[in-house]
Amino acid sequence: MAGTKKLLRALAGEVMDVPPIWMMRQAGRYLPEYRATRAQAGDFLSLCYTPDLAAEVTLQPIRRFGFDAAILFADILLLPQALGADLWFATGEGPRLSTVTTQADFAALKPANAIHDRLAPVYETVRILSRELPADVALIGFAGAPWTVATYMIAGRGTPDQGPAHALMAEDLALFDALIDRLTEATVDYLSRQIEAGAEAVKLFDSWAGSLHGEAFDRYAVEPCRRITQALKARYPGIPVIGFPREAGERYVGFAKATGVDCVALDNSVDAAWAAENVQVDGCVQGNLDPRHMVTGGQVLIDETRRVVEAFSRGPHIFNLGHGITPDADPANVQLMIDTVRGR
Ligand SMILES: Cc1c2[nH]c(c1CCC(=O)O)Cc1[nH]c(c(CCC(=O)O)c1C)Cc1[nH]c(c(CCC(=O)O)c1C)Cc1[nH]c(c(C)c1CCC(=O)O)C2
Repeated sequence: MAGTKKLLRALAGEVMDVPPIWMMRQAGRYLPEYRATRAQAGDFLSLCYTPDLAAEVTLQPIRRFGFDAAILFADILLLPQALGADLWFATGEGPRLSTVTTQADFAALKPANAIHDRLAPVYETVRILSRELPADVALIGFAGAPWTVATYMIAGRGTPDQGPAHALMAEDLALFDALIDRLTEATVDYLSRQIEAGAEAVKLFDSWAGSLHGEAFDRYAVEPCRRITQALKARYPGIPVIGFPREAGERYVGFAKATGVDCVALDNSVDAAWAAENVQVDGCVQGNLDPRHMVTGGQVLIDETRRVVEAFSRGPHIFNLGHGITPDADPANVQLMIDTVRGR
């Protein structure tokens, strides 16, 4: 059923001599062709909502590097916008949103099933990609995990420690839980439409899972991911799900079993040899080269790439960075990483 696409074979548990490879934020500002298309779109959100241009930037890194997978070009914050939050990107400062901190703010949000008009251009991007991608390249859809998306909705911006979200959890647990439930439900609907439009695997980005500890990790990182995975697999049997509880540390252990995801994406703070022994035992893992090597390059990049490939070589593995590539990266270093993984 996984066919011949390497990414889908790895997600189905196959061990390969050369792992499939793609890169988080592979369509991004480090590429001159991305910057040109973004300028054509005018701004980041217009790029996300213009299907032809969003498909174009998704395809750019495939053409340039021949990655084994493409990830839909969109953003995790489009979902809160579709639920009714205001969203804008302050140049050089990252995202800004209207906040959800009171019952009245929550009551103003739309129901989960009312998101699709706003998100229709995203589904159209997926349809274009599923027609235009080379036959051996898999298409990954994605969404933010409920906790991570909630941290942005509560604070109205990115925060170093997710303080406002932790504060709301402490002050009004019913409201916090209602927001997580709404996001969980909306994420199932959003990813379902991506799958129907042609996404062949989906990834849940829980970028701020690392600030959840103890029971809170179970309740807000594990449980929403488990619910979303279970609902998707009930609707689309066999759809592979990648979970990315970034900076989960020791909580990566058992995450796949507890949630039902097919693959756990590892950030670069965990040692690959440790993760092979403790996480890959349960199935496919993705990761986890430090993105800074895409800036610094050289023999260290080659050595570290080989170390990651070797550490995960005895189980199913998708080669990737431990987090997104940064705008100051050198595309030549990306090529060097790919050549090293593919043994050239
Ligand atoms: C937290 C988060 C966001 N967005 C995302 C996350 C989770 C992953 C992570 O931890 O990085 C996920 C995301 N964002 C983007 C994608 C597209 C697919 C990909 O190439 O990986 C994906 C999967 C495009 C983007 N999303 C954004 C850009 C840069 C926008 C630009 O072109 O100016 C891209 C290519 C903007 C964005 N979007 C977000 C932030 C905080 C920012 C600003 C930071 C920055 O500028 O890099 C929210």
